[in-house]
Amino acid sequence: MATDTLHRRGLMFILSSPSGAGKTTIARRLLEQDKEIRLSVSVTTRPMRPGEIDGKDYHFVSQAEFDRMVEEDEFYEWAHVFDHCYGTPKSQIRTGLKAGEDFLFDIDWQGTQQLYQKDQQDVVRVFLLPPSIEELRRRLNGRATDSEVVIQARMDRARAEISHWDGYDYVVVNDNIDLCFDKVRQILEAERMRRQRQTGLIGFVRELMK
Ligand SMILES: Nc1ncnc2c1ncn2[C@@H]1O[C@H](COP(=O)(O)OP(=O)(O)OP(=O)(O)O)[C@@H](O)[C@H]1O
Ligand SMILES: Nc1nc2c(ncn2[C@@H]2O[C@H](COP(=O)(O)O)[C@@H](O)[C@H]2O)c(=O)[nH]1
Repeated sequence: MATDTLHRRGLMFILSSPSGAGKTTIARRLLEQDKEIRLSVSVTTRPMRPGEIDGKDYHFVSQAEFDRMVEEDEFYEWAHVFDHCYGTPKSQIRTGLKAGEDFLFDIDWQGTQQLYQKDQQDVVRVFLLPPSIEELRRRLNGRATDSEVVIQARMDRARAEISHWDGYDYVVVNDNIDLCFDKVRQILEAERMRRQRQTGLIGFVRELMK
């Protein structure tokens, strides 16, 4: 029996979607209700939105600082998204994953691919779809955090983002927020029940088989 199955391995639980489909909303609710999962706080060069907190929602940095971090290989993955740079810093998750902690990633498909290539066994990829393109625009407008130019750029990119839907393990339509949240939570719970995620399972099974 492989020795690594004796230790619980942390999950890398990824939520992706076209911009505005609702992944941040679902992620926040999950983090509130599930104390066993932590957010991987990304680094970004985009300006802070009203209500966002530096260090909690993102680490907001200058382009020069982001470039330095790339140069010094401080990212698990990073990508250009909507004219800005976004990246997952290695520092916070490296130790946590080793210790068996679960991490939530709100990242795009480019980041998802990079994480999956590095660690297929521990990555769970969930993609959220909006119920319609019209509703996606309504949500971006309703959020009222971005200019019309920024919203249009995100809408222009939505179809391209959606085209990556088949690169995910699970796809959930975010129509009703409560139903969508329940489904995402069920996926997380089911993935936690996998053999290699359960601390002490092997010992327990051995006892049963004595
Ligand atoms: N099921 C839903 N029904 C109605 N409104 C929703 C639903 N889910 C999210 N919203 C609203 O849609 C807006 C966009 O949601 P959110 O910011 O979570 O999207 P996002 O996918 O994280 O976008 P981005 O990629 O730009 O960060 C928010 O105002 C949010 O309250
Ligand atoms: N590849 C990565 N993508 C990321 C990361 N952090 C966020 N994102 C994605 O960027 C867009 C835009 O986000 P917004 O907060 O400006 O609306 C969205 O799809 C995020 O999921 C990251 O570290 N790496």
